[in-house]
Amino acid sequence: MLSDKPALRARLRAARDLFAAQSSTAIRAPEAFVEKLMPGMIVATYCPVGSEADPTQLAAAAAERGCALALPHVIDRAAPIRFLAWDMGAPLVAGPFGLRQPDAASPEVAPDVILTPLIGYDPRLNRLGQGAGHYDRAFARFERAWRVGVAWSAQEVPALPADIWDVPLHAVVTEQGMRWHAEP
Ligand SMILES: Nc1nc2c(c(=O)[nH]1)N(C=O)[C@@H](CNc1ccc(C(=O)N[C@@H](CCC(=O)O)C(=O)O)cc1)CN2
Ligand SMILES: Nc1ncnc2c1ncn2[C@@H]1O[C@H](COP(=O)(O)OP(=O)(O)OP(=O)(O)O)[C@@H](O)[C@H]1O
Repeated sequence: MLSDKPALRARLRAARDLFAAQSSTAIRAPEAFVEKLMPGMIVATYCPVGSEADPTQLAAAAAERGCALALPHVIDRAAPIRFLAWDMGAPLVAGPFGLRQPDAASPEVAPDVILTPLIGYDPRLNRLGQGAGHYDRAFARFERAWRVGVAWSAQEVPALPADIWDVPLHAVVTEQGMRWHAEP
């Protein structure tokens, strides 16, 4: 059933594992993505876990454009994530859920662009995440940020059930390029 988020997560995690194991295509930074970046912007990226799509080339393109980078810092399912300043290659420490993240004492920043991991997305750019509401809460807090999902094309489904708190993405970048809707 499409409205069953836990079942959808299980199916899409399996599809993502399979796709990532079979594909050797990297996610490159599309020109339309790079054109939106201005020097001085803060771009939140993430450290991929398991078969998640790797946003490294997008973050590298942002750094090359003069943007500052940040990474999410998570404590547990209940606490909101914070975005902490991070320079590419700077050391990371082990966090919950197998994540690597900046030291908790790194300065907190307000991102202008949020590169977002996801489990599934649909053509309307609804997003299915881990189910902790970490990114939905961050999107509500940083409502002017450009919300860019990063995914494998195998993570697309025809339609996702949207709960009232679900905040759609502005764009999704896959190994096939970028699709995007309204600008922030
Ligand atoms: N790479 C990455 N970083 C991220 C996220 C993410 O999805 N991916 N997050 C997104 O919100 C936040 C961390 N929140 C999380 C919340 C729940 C689980 C979780 O329940 N993980 C499952 C395993 C999932 C799997 O097998 O793929 C678990 O530990 O049981 C993970 C991260 C911030 N950083
Ligand atoms: N703006 C918000 N403020 C407080 N709680 C929120 C907010 N947005 C979502 N939540 C809570 O987060 C929980 C998870 O929501 P959901 O299952 O839609 O997560 P998701 O979108 O799949 O994943 P995520 O955002 O963690 O990547 C829900 O219980 C919801 O109540």
